[in-house]
Amino acid sequence: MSELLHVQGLSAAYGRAEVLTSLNLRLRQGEVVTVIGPNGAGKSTTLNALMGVLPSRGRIAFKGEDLQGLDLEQRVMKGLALVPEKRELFTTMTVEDNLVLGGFRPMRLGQRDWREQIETVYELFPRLRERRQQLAGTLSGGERQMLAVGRALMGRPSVLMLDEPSLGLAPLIVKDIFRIVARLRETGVSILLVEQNARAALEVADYAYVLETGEIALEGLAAELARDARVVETYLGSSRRGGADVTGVGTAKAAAAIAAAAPVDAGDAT
Ligand SMILES: Nc1ncnc2c1ncn2[C@@H]1O[C@H](COP(=O)(O)OP(=O)(O)OP(=O)(O)O)[C@@H](O)[C@H]1O
Repeated sequence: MSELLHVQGLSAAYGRAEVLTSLNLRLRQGEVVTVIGPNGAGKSTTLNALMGVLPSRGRIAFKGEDLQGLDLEQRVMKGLALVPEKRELFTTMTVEDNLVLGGFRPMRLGQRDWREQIETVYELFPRLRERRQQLAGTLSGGERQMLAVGRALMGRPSVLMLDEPSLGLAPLIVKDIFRIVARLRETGVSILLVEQNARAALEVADYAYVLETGEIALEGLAAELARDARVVETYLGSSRRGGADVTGVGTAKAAAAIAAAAPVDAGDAT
């Protein structure tokens, strides 16, 4: 498998407070890689640094080319896409218009191209096709997440970054979302999945990193980490709770993340 993303020594700070310290991470073609960890560990910050919405130090190589120095839009054009935690849909627009906007800038799609791409998204998410004329603001939580992912796919990314796709969704819908992640991988897109729902993330991922206070505390094959005593104790908890982190709700979010998720940028980023 060829290497898509190779991150070395990535550090980022908010003011003088360092939030990411010398993080190393790899994502290969066709893989699902997850970053799990507690609230405030720096998971969203990592994605924002990779997308270029937060300045960072270190090397971010994408298909061998260093992305440092490129802005968000340039990184999107290279083939990165982010589905931000807050989804950030255009709520007063229809499902289809959200998709059109998702494809408009990243790909500079001609009408024929975006039609084709919308068809691809509708094949993945038949629910979105049924609701194509419905306003995004009236969708259910799970449907919104599908639309956010669909919009990101409109740019035909090579790497799709998902920031806590399960957040705020009911358990059954969470299962759907993770099934979708597994199906997306079959379409050839490589996925970097940030999750507090460690159990579900480790089930779907090939490889996993455990991020704690801005540093990689553990890494390994997801199946092996899922059996690691420390991971089990800290992140998987008792089966009764369905995973200690399922209930975790995001805490402070980066102002940068919010800025990145603002509709105008979300259209770019996704
Ligand atoms: N704009 C900001 N200014 C200062 N500190 C920030 C800012 N945004 C985030 N932080 C801090 O940076 C750290 C990492 O935050 P981040 O949102 O990346 O964590 P996370 O792992 O994604 O957490 P969660 O699971 O709660 O979403 C936290 O301590 C957070 O309080």
